[in-house]
Amino acid sequence: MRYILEDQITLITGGSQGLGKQFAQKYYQETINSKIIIISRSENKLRKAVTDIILTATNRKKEEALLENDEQTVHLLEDTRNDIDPIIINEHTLHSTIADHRLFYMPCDLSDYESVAGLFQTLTMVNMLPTQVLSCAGGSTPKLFKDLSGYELESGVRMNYLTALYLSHQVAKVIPNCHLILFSSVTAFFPFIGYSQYAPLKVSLKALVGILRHELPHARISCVFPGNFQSEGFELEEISKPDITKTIEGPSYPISCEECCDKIVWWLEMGYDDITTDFIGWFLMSLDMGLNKHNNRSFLWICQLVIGTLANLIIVPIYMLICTLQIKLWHSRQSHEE
Ligand SMILES: NC(=O)C1=CN([C@@H]2O[C@H](COP(=O)(O)OP(=O)(O)OC[C@H]3O[C@@H](n4cnc5c(N)ncnc54)[C@H](OP(=O)(O)O)[C@@H]3O)[C@@H](O)[C@H]2O)C=CC1
Ligand SMILES: CCCCCCCCCCCCCCCC(=O)[C@@H](N)CO
Repeated sequence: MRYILEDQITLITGGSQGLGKQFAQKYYQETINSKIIIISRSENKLRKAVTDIILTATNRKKEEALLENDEQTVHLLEDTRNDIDPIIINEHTLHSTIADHRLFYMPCDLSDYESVAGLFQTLTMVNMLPTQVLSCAGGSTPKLFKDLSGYELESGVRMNYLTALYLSHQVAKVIPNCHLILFSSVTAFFPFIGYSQYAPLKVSLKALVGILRHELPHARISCVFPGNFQSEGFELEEISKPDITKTIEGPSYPISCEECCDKIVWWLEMGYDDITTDFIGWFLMSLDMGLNKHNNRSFLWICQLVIGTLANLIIVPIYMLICTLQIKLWHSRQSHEE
């Protein structure tokens, strides 16, 4: 199954902000026929995202028209700027409305199974079953385990695992021949201090992907393991993130959402299905090749196997000595401060 942006019905969870919104923007700007459906819990955020995406695209077209001295198009575009009415998909949405638009939103809490099943019923009813599904919803609250509240622990499981789990389940049942793209994290290869609310769920996604690839022979299942990138969620996580977490993840310098999205699209188009977004991510994946990875799903996989084997023997023990020492020192400094 080739990955192309054009001529698709693409469903993007977490499409109201960050990387999900960036993907929606890319499809909207770079295709003519593709239909895009963004999903998240907050209807307000979704409506704002749709308006933003259409405005940005319109402004860009206007700039192009201005450069070409095409006054008629400029006037036309100025009119559309004032009356953007974001389109919701529900059981009442008319087929003609769907035919006339390309970007839609559906509010849904994806960590509730019945809501996800309802969402797919609606999509079936309006004849908008997706050909590509991007499971971008997720996020972390980095803190020490003991400092997390019960609510934060639960929302980690809901946001990062249940959303993707329930979505994948509906995909398996309703559209078993589609392209499913799950978003894990580099922390799936190296879970470390500060990410207890998050990394275990991203590890679970990696396991789920392995199993779904066995069980769904007609689907294409991709798994993205991003390093840090700047998003609304990232800004928030920086506030509660312990220093030691920032120190350890230093080598994963945050890139922009746009760069991150473009890289992922490029790798998907190249046919890869285990995707990282920076060098350190690719390197950490090579340390974690293991079962289910010995194939050509990731860039230079044979090379990863060799590098991984050597590094696991030589570099990892040294690095882990240093890392353990860093953490020990940090703990003792903390207890002095108290
Ligand atoms: N930013 C980073 O550095 C990294 C991020 N990642 C992963 O990449 C993905 C995108 O990250 P990023 O752009 O930073 O995310 P953000 O935190 O900026 O956005 C998260 C999105 O998920 C939606 N969402 C959260 N919970 C639910 C739910 N229960 N049901 C439906 N929608 C939900 C939010 O909308 P709403 O609040 O309206 O529900 C929002 O649109 C995530 O899976 C993240 O874990 C991986 C590695 C690094
Ligand atoms: C020989 C071994 C060398 C090892 C070097 C270790 C470097 C670790 C880099 C980890 C980067 C983690 C990014 C997390 C992104 C993420 O998921 C969060 N932003 C949550 O959203």
